[in-house]
Amino acid sequence: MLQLSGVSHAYQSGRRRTTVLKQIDLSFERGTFSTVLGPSGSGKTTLLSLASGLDSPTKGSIRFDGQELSRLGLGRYRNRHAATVFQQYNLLTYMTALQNVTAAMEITGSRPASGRRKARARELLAEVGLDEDLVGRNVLKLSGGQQQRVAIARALACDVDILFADEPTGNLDEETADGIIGIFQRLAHQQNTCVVVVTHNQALAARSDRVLVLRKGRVAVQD
Ligand SMILES: Nc1ncnc2c1ncn2[C@@H]1O[C@H](COP(=O)(O)OP(=O)(O)OP(=O)(O)O)[C@@H](O)[C@H]1O
Repeated sequence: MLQLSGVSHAYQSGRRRTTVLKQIDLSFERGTFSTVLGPSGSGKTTLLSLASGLDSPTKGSIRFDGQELSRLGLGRYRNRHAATVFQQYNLLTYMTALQNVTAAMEITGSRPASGRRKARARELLAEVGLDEDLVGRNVLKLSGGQQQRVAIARALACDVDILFADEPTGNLDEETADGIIGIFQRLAHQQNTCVVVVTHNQALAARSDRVLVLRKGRVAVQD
């Protein structure tokens, strides 16, 4: 479904140009849960930002169902097909947890219909382990781990073909993290979503269908 061919990416800072991804060939299919591991600085977040349509590669092509992302339109790809859980959550800080989730449904036009959206958002927030009495609280007044759960619920609400997540369990206790990994597995195996997670967490990687290891901008291991 998502195909990266000969993808390289370089960042320019002043006169210095650093190539952080080198000739990556990878594909991601529906119904699979992949994890991307690798040392700090190996290019994991960069890979995620290209695959999720936040940035375009300096070289190579990325295709979704055969269509080049740049032709499909990055905004359209992000709205209709791909949702991302960011390392810094990127929540709308003037909104409550519940409003963050319903706003995502409105923006992407996801099911359910508008009358059921609040109820569905509450279900999703409960599923990721956010206490009922916190759903109406402004997200800035939630802890890091609670904000992380809202970010995951928001991505789940978008009802997309591909879910990307960058260190989604980094701020969660073991039990909540375990629940989130279960959600990713169910999304992939029961709802046929493609799930791609960047992590340093070996336990999470061990429960995925495929582990990719990046080293110095190249895919060193594919399992
Ligand atoms: N906007 C940017 N401008 C310049 N260099 C960047 C930029 N973003 C990332 N880099 C550099 O690109 C390299 C890869 O960064 P990236 O964030 O993709 O690594 P990572 O594997 O996700 O690291 P970590 O595990 O620490 O999050 C690093 O050397 C980083 O300093």
